[in-house]
Formats: sequence, C-alpha cells, structure tokens
Amino acid sequence: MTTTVEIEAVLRVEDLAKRYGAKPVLAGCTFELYAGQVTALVGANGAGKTTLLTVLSGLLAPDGGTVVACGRVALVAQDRPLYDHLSARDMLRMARHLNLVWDEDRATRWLRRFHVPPNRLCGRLSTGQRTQVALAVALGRVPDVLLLDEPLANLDPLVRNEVMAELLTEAAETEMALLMSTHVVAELGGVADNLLVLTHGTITLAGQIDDLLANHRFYVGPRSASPPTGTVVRETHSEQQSTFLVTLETEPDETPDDAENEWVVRPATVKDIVVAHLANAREVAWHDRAHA
Ligand SMILES: Nc1ncnc2c1ncn2[C@@H]1O[C@H](COP(=O)(O)OP(=O)(O)OP(=O)(O)O)[C@@H](O)[C@H]1O
Repeated sequence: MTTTVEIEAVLRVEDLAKRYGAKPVLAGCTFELYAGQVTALVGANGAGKTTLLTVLSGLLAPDGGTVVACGRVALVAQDRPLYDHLSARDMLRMARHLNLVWDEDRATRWLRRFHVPPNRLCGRLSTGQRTQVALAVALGRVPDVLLLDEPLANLDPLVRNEVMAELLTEAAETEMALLMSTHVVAELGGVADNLLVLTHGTITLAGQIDDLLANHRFYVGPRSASPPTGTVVRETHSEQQSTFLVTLETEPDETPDDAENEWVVRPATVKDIVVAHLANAREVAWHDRAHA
C-alpha cells in the first residue's frame, strides 16, 4: 500500500492580474507555494517576476485574482532597500520595533554567519553585505513565505552556495516556503523543489523539478518532421539531423537508444527545459511584433 503525503500550500495564487496603466504585466497567474519547499521563478527580462513578487508581498495591489497566504510574507527586493545612514545593527533594531513578531537571534546569527560588520553604516557596506543585511531583516520577521528577488545576483560563487545552503536549512527547519526569482538556472539542481516559468506575465510551466526532469527528453535522429513520441516543446534541424525536446506522458524505458527508429534519446537538464521555453516565448514575441 502506498501512502500519499499531502504537502500544505502556504500561499495560493489564483488568476492573478496586474497592469501598469493600460499595460497588462501579469495575467491569469495561478500556482501554489508549499511549506518547507523552494520554488524557483524564472523568466526573461521584463517577464514580470519583480511585479509578481511585489504583488505577492502585498506592497502592490493586484488588478484581478486572489493571493491567499497562511501566515507572514516577507520580501527581499531586488534593490535591497536599506537606510544608508543606519548601521546593520540599527537596521535590525528598527525592524524589531516595526514588527510584532521578531526573532533577534535568527537575524543576528545571519549577520555573524556572513561576517557583516554590525556597526558599519549600510551605505558603506558592499553590495553583497547589503544583501546579507536584507536577508537578516527578512528572516528576523519569521516569515512563513520568503520571497527573494534575485537574491544571489551580487554574491560571489562561494557565498552563493553558502547562502543557498543556509536558506535551505532555514526552510526545512521552520517549514518556510521560499520563492526566489533567478536567472542562474544552472544552479537550481539540488536547490529548488519546484519551477515556475513566467512568460510575458503568464505562468507557462509549473511543476516539481523531479517530475519535469522525468518527463522531458531529447530525441535526436535523422532529419524529420516529428519525433517518434511525445509533445514537442522545441525543435531544431540541421541538414542531416533533427533534435526535439519533448514532454512524455509516461517515463520512457530504461534503454536510452531506440535503435530501430535510429533515434537517440537523452535526458534534459533544468536549464535545457527553461531555455527551450524562453526561446519559444521570444520567438512568439518576435512573430507577434512582426505581424502587429
Ligand atoms: N512601475 C512601473 N511602471 C510601469 N511599468 C513598469 C513598472 N515596473 C515595471 N514595469 C514594466 O513591467 C514589465 C515587467 O517588469 P518586471 O520588473 O516585473 O520584470 P522582471 O521579470 O522582474 O524583469 P528583470 O528580469 O529584468 O528584473 C516590464 O515591461 C517593465 O518595463
């Protein structure tokens, strides 16, 4: 007998829409975030990631749809807004006064862990150190949902790994759901549980990363119009050869090569899947522009 473990959704987003003036930026966004899980939000520049995170944080009102959060939501914004004339320690002190729920230990531990000088003015901290102060303030608020807008962008590769490892521990230990926008797709393996791809303001791919890896395959074979199976996500052709990235209904057999049909089957990475979706989205945009 198999037992299905129900994972609790701590944030539910349904049919979310946002416009800036007359310009629609988000439309029909529907997804959930789960306790203790990390979800990566990926999309082209201008796709609407920052807007989506800002709406989820409550700082920006949506024009349609609903966001239901079970608990506190904290956002670390892209520009890490801090008061430059306050020290890191004063930033925490101010956050303690502004928040009904505040975990001083958790916040100061983070600053210590990443060697941020507590008495230096925020205006004199490096960009990476400012990120650490913003993360300390967000974690000190004991969020049930932590939203991070490109949290790793200004960190060196070593610190990036350390920050991600610490955030994963925090998420697991406190059942905190984490949603982070990122362009560093190659680093998502072993980090994110779920993936959301945002294309021109709409979620075009959502799922558990393990499932996405299991049901995407490359089929490489002699030049042809279609692959032997699956739904085509993206195709490229040379004179002799065709390559299809497909989604499969069921997992393929263990045997990777389909010798009979001369097709070579190989697995796709998260980066392959994301890049294919982004490339498709860009082509659709070019096509729409050309025919406008
Ligand atoms: N305050 C604003 N007023 C009007 N338009 C805006 C505003 N903020 C963002 N936009 C526009 O909305 C769209 C989505 O922007 P957003 O910053 O959410 O995208 P993004 O996916 O976070 O981009 P990036 O990856 O470059 O950070 C863009 O076309 C942007 O120019």
